[in-house]
Amino acid sequence: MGAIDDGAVKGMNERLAEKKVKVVFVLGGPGSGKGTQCTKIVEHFGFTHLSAGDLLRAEIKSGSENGTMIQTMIKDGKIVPSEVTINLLQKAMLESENDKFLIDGFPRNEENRAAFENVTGIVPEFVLFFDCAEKEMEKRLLNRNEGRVDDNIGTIRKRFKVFVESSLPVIEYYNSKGKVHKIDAAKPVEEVFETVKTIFSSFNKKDE
Ligand SMILES: Nc1ncnc2c1ncn2[C@@H]1O[C@H](COP(=O)(O)OP(=O)(O)O)[C@@H](O)[C@H]1O
Ligand SMILES: Nc1ccn([C@@H]2O[C@H](COP(=O)(O)OP(=O)(O)O)[C@@H](O)[C@H]2O)c(=O)n1
Ligand SMILES: [Mg+2]
Repeated sequence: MGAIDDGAVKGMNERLAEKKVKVVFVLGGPGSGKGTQCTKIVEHFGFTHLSAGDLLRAEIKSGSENGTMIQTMIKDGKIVPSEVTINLLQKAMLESENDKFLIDGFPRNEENRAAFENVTGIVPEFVLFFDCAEKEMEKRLLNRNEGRVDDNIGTIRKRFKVFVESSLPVIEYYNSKGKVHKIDAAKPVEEVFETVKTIFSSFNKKDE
């Protein structure tokens, strides 16, 4: 990044710091139901949903100079360099009127986690971990029908491997800080949401 870009990023950090945003990270394996539950949390608790994967897919569609690189990495189940994803998340948080965000599918590795904290200074209020067996997640992904380039059995296996090797350690890190709410995500959508509701209700109470 050149000097001018660095200046622009610093400006963005300062503005974001002034905004004093509250962030909840929503994590779990591919197909564990992160997006589904986020939609319901938005309806009930007034958060804005930011899916890292959705932001990256929108960036491909926009014809950005990073588009081809992002597309190749998603097809291969790999994690896109943190600066790209963090930039998209920062922009989305600044553009929003809201100050409460669900960040879904991020951080997915140690680099994501450390870079986000270093660049934005934001520490999550807590972390939701949707825990689900691979067999169930595989079944859901193969039936998702959103036309995604990565919902095929070959890429799904790669994503599971990346999840275990790179993303679970991030969840362990937050667990050691007492920040993780682990949720059994193998149950039907409404049952999972009952548990999610309990967590957000007590968070909102604490916040008043
Ligand atoms: N609790 C659940 N039980 C059964 N199917 C689910 C459940 N939660 C989500 N799904 C379905 O599984 C697929 C993956 O869910 P999604 O929310 O996109 O997961 P993620 O964002 O974690 O990959 C979707 O087709 C969704 O409708
Ligand atoms: N923090 C992130 C999130 C997603 N991604 C990429 O985007 C893909 C899809 O992410 P996603 O969150 O939409 O996928 P699901 O877990 O919802 O199935 C990942 O497999 C990665 O290739 C990334 O590189 N970095
Ligand atoms: Mg998703």
